[in-house]
Amino acid sequence: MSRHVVVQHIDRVAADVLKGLADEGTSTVHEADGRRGAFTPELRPIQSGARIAGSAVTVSCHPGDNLMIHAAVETVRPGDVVVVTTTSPSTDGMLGDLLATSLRAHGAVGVILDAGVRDAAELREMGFPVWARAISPQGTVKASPGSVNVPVVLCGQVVEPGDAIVADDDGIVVIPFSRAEAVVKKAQARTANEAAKRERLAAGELGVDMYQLRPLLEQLGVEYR
Ligand SMILES: O=C([O-])CC(=O)C(=O)O
Ligand SMILES: [Mg+2]
Repeated sequence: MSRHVVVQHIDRVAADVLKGLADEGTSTVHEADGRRGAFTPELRPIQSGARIAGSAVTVSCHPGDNLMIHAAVETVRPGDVVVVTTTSPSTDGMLGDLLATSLRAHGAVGVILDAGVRDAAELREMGFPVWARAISPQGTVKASPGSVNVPVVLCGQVVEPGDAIVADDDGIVVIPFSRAEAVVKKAQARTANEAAKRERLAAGELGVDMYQLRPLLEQLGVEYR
């Protein structure tokens, strides 16, 4: 068996579940999944205000080589998020507006790139959201093999093909395929609960009272003077 594979068919999270996750956003979804799934924050959005969720199409590339992103395009289905890693650290500009145009033509809603991105202005103008480690004009080649739709590890998380990826201004969260539906329900309940808290805080109620933290402060030996 080859070390390098393109897996053409993956199971995907249902569209209504993905929409629910996108509506809730990364921080709420992460809390709702027991504070799991958050990527370490080295990957930043190149735009402001984008909030997406999609099933992961994963791509493992040789550093400085975007061949496998091209190979991944035909596996993309509408609503997918393309998650790209390199087999050793790289900040080269592996993706720009041309590849984004190609991915979008096949339905990708955004890219998570543990490497560099370029054509940042054009990508923002296109409204195609990207989260990346760096913005860099450094070009890449198309020469080395890699894999599409294999498990990848990036920013402290394992991403299996078809897992739900949520990304927004706060960062990126992965929810395993098997938990996505349950997590969206928990996230929605959390948001409903936050609405009531927000109202009380807006009215001036103190967190130390609302969360009944005064006994804890006392127990911890915090003195009021
Ligand atoms: O073509 C490349 O290698 C990356 C790029 O700039 C683009 O996708 O527009
Ligand atoms: Mg370009």
